[in-house]
Amino acid sequence: MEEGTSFLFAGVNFNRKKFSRDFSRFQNKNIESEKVVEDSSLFGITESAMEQVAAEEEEEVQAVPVKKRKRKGEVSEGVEGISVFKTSKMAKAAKAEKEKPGNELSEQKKELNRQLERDSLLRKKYNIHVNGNNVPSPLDSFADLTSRYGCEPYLLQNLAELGFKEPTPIQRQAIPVLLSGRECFACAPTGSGKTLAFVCPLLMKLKNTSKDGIRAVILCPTRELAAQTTRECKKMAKGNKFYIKLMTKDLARNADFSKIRCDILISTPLRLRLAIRKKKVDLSRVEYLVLDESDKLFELGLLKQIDSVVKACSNPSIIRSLFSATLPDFVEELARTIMHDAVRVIIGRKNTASETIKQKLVFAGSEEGKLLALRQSFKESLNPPVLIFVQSKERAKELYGELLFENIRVGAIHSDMFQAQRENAVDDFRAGKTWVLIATDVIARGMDFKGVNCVINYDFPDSAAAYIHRIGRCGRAGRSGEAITFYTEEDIPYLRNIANVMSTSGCEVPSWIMALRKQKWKKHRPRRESISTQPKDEKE
Ligand SMILES: Nc1ncnc2c1ncn2[C@@H]1O[C@H](COP(=O)(O)OP(=O)(O)OP(=O)(O)O)[C@@H](O)[C@H]1O
Repeated sequence: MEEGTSFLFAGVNFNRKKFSRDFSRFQNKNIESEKVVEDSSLFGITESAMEQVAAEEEEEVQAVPVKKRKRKGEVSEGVEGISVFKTSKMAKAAKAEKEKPGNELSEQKKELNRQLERDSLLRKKYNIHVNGNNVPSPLDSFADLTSRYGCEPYLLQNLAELGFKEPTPIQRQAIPVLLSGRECFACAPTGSGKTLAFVCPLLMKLKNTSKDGIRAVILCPTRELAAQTTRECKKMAKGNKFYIKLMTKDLARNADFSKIRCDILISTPLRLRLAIRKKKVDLSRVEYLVLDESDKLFELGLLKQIDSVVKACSNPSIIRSLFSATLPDFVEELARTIMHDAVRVIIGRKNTASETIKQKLVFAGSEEGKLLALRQSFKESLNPPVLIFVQSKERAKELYGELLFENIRVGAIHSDMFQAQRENAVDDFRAGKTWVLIATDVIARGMDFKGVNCVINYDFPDSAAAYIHRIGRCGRAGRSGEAITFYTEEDIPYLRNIANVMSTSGCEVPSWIMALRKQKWKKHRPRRESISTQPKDEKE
């Protein structure tokens, strides 16, 4: 590939000779997109075009029902009745059968049929939907990791120690996909165990530590999430000497990775790009690249950084995977340009909220009304831990100031704080030292606060995806949770988008809201009056 062009949009980084058959299948389709890359400036398409696509995708996130898409060259192995028997596995079996002499109606074929039926039933039971060729069977239990993939005892022991008795639906399907050496797009609700779904196959495939340098990279959109993923990864690797490193600011700026043992590197895109630019990190041997919260990573602000990481991971047999609770089509389409023969795994419906969360919309009238409603609800029933989301760091500071003297143990986290302060805020909340944490969207994604009972959207979220991730901080791992969203007059045009998410996940929504016109929104962050109970004239 030519210097300077974007990896993400080029779609040419696979070995055309080796995969000539596959390539010819996609060739016609790719002519257009490759042309765009050659003609283009940034990443093959203009930023305004990207914004347009992103806006359209926002629309799609909340569309109900979710469109069923069938991609060219893909065979659905979903669970729609007998269609499962029309898969390519079956076609192959039928062909093999024809070629067999006489009456040897192969046990092999019968067994394959039985296996397909078992797969189909298991997928139906766990609401697993797949697209792709020859999708590996889902896991029946964690014991399958040993019987089918020779999993080492340390890993099963760690699962048991963590109290994980059964794989979650996403783990049932995504783990075998990655263990079979296939690339993967995975979309499953918040709190449904996606982290283990990519960490477990990484550890199994890498087997042991090696001196070959970095062999796996996990990218997360925020530092907090990267730190949390590193901790989870280390917990799972306990008992096997892997070198698992979190890319800190100091490492990104000063470390020479050729002198550091590191098997798995976990980083934000920004920090990894910094290290790549300094030429202190060699990613050419990376075998696994995971993009967690992938739709966030593919947003405009991070795209350039992702692009340079993808480019630096130049191993031609690299396995890439994308995980998120929200996976708009434009992300899949971008990602498809760099992925080969990927399997798509969707749990339940794409882009929906967890069904264990009770969701409520509350009209607060005005900014002052919000503060009164919040105080009232705390007075009536404060059920900590509670997370409150606001739309900006300024508003986080203001609300913190308002609640500080109310006999409530309150903390705040936003991007104006030093890293150590941010970590303390999260740790205090986790440890129960603070009951209420006021946050911006900096912790809306991926953060696993196990016991959060209630999420309050003090400020209306700026997109349906943001709503899904914010409220997904409660109701995790099968627990129940409550989400309350305040709205004012200026949010009403955007209510319908949230209402759709609510109704898809089984919550009741007033009919007048469902009758509102669907709004194509870009980021909805209106200017709001400052948060204060001081009368206006006193402020002046
Ligand atoms: N098999 C399992 N059985 C029980 N609990 C599990 C299992 N796998 C993961 N968990 C727990 O479920 C919780 C949520 O997992 P995780 O953080 O991976 O969710 P997620 O799907 O990545 O969520 P998000 O979309 O918000 O990032 C964690 O506390 C994790 O320890």
